[in-house]
Amino acid sequence: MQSTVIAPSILSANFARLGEEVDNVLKAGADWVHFDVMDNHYVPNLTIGPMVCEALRKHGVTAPIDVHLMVEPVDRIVPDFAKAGASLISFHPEASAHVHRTVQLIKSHGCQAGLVLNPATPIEVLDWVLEDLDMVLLMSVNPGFGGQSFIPSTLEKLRRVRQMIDRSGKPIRLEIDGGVKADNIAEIAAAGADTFVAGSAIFNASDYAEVIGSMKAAVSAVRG
Ligand SMILES: O=C(CO)[C@H](O)[C@H](O)COP(=O)(O)O
Ligand SMILES: [Co+2]
Repeated sequence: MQSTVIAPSILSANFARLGEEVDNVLKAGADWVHFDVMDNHYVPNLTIGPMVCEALRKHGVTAPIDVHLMVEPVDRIVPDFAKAGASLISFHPEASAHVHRTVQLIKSHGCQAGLVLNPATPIEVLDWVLEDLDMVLLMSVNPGFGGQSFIPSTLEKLRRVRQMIDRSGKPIRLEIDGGVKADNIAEIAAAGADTFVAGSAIFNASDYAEVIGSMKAAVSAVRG
């Protein structure tokens, strides 16, 4: 079983104090940094790129940086993120002409590779590529914005992808992203997630350690 990971999405951080915000969530118990890259083309929003990832590394961040690319086309930005210090790079199959090739491209640059499924993307997209992946990311909101509500049908999707991963026998993480809160994380963990992105629930809280602590407690009551 994969260890539990809490990955705050810096989309909801105060960008004017980004280094300090990242230090504070890591000190508060976060495991990874979730880094949302939006291009105003694949999704209707525009955020941050490799220079900001590199700046976080130069600032002293050593935790894994989990880059979620909402960018089309995806391939040409992969080497830049690897060079900037990304640990994992995940992308949406709709944004790649050749999904298997993009997975190999990410790995050839020394990063772990993840595939991201939107709420309406069928899980069959995993059929011929699952065993090449380090992580499957299920979106529980439509990508583009933080602060949206968790889409309940994602729970059944999590259960089905959990079965696919277990059947593969490979150490593939199952990440969930969108609308994750302290009061729904237990049912999300019970459905099979091991890696939890939370943006607004963490960065909008006054005490990061308290919310991350309650998320971890709720997950460990389910996963042990
Ligand atoms: O990828 C994303 C949006 O496209 C974000 O990671 C996600 O929305 C996190 O924010 P919140 O926890 O507030 O829903
Ligand atoms: Co994300």
